[in-house]
Amino acid sequence: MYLIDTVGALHIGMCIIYLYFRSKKICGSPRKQQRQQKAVLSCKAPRCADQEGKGYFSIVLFLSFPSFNQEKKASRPNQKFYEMIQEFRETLEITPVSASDLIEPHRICVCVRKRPLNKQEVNKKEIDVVTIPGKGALLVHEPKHKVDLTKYLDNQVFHFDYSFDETATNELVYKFTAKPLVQSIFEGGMATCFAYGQTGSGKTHTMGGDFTGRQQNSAKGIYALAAQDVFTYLNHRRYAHLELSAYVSFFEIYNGKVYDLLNKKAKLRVLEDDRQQVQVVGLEEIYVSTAEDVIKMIEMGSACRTSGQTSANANSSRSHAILQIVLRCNDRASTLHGKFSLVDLAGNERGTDVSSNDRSTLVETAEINRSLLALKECIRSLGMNSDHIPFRMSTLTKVLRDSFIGEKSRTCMIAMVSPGMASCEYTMNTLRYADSVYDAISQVAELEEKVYSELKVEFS
Ligand SMILES: Nc1ncnc2c1ncn2[C@@H]1O[C@H](COP(=O)(O)OP(=O)(O)OP(=O)(O)O)[C@@H](O)[C@H]1O
Repeated sequence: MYLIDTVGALHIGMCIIYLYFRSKKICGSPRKQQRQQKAVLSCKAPRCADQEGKGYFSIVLFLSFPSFNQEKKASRPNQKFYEMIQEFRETLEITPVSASDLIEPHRICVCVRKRPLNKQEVNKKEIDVVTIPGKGALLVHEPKHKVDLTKYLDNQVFHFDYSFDETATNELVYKFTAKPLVQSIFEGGMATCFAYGQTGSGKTHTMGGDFTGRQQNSAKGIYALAAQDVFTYLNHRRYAHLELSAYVSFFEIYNGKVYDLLNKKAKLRVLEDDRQQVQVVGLEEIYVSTAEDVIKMIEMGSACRTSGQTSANANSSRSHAILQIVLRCNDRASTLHGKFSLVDLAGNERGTDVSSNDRSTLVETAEINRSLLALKECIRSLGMNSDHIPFRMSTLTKVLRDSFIGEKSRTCMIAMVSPGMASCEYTMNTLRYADSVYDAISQVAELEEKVYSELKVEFS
C-alpha cells in the first residue's frame, strides 16, 4: 500500500512539474498558474491546460495511481449501504413470480409492483433499497444510523398476495391481478382494480400502458388488456346468450369534483337517490364493439387528462382517473349487468405533504388524504363482510359504491413502489397502507378458514 501511494505521489509530482512548464508556455500570467496548481491539487483538470496536457494528466492518474482509482470507484453516494444491501441479497434465494405460477382466486387481492430504477436514478447512482425474493414477499432495506453514526440496515419484511419485481411486464401483472376479475362482471358482479402509490412509481404505466419517451402505448396497459378479455368473453358461447353490450366511461376526480374525460372535461354532479343509488349525472357512456374502440377512448381520455388548460388537468398525479367498462343487457332498459372500474389513483405523497402554506394545495392535500383513507376503510369493510361500508366519506368511494356492496364484488389493489433510496419514506408509506388492507382481509380469511374446518370436523 505504501509502495502504491509513493508511486502515486511521484506521478502527481511529475504532473505538477509537467503542467507548470506547459502552462508557463501557454497561459502566461502568474494568477492563472496559481489557479491551475490549485486545480491540480484538488484533482480537477486545469481549465486553461491544452487538450494534450489534460489527456496526459488523466491517463497518468488512471493507470498508475490505484488508490485514486479505487476512490473513484467508491464515489457512489452511500456506497457502504449499497454494499450492505448487496451482501444481504446474496444470502437470499430469489424466485420471482412467473407466468406459469398458479393463479389463486381472491375476493380481495393486494399486490405490490416495484418499478426499475429510471435513467435519472441510475445516473445519480441511486441505491435500490427494495428486494422481492419471491411470490408475495418484499423487503425494504431502510438505511439508518446509530447514535455513534455507525451505518446499519433496518430490513423490513412485508407479505402480499403477489409481489412483482422490476422485471415483471404489464402482461404478467395483469394476469395475476385484473384478469381474474373480468369473468366476475359476466357473472353479474362488480370488479375494481386500483393502482396506488407515490408519483412516478408506475401507476399510469401499469394501467394506461408503457411509455416510450412521452408516447404511451395504450394497448399494453391493464385498461386495454382487460378490454381485450371483455370482448373475448362477450363472444364466448358461455355468455353469448346473455345478449350483453359493452360501454365505456372515463372520468377524473379532482378536489372532490368529477370531470368527464370523454366529454371535454365537463364538470359533473354526483347525486344519490332514495334507493341509495349513486349517479354521476350526465356522464358519457360510449358504446364499444372492439378492444380497439376502447383503446381509442383511453387515448382520447388520457390526452384530455394531461393536456387541458384548467388546473384540474395541470397535474394528473393530483387526481384519480377512473375507466369503467360497463356491461348492459340488450333489453329496452339497458339494464346494468356488471361493471369493471379501473382506477389510477392520485399520488399518495400528496396526501401526506402538509408542508405547503398555499390554501389550494392544503385543500387538495386534505381531499386526497380523505379519499385514500375512505378507500382503505371501504376495502377493509368489504373484506371483513361488514354491514356498514363508509362510502359517503369521499367522492371517490361514493362513485365506486357499487364496487363495495354485493357478494359478487371483487377488488384488487396494486401498490406501486419506486426502488430508490430517496423514495424510501414514501415507499414505506405505500407499503404500510397496502399492508393494513392485506392484514384486515387475511385475518378474516383465517377466521373463515378456521370456522370452516371446525364445521367440517363436526359434520364428518
Ligand atoms: N415497471 C416499469 N418499467 C419501466 N418503466 C416504468 C415502470 N413503471 C414506471 N415506469 C416509468 O416511470 C415513469 C413514471 O411512471 P408513471 O407515469 O406511470 O408514474 P405514476 O405513478 O403514474 O405518476 P403520477 O402519479 O405522477 O401520474 C414513466 O416514465 C414510466 O414509463
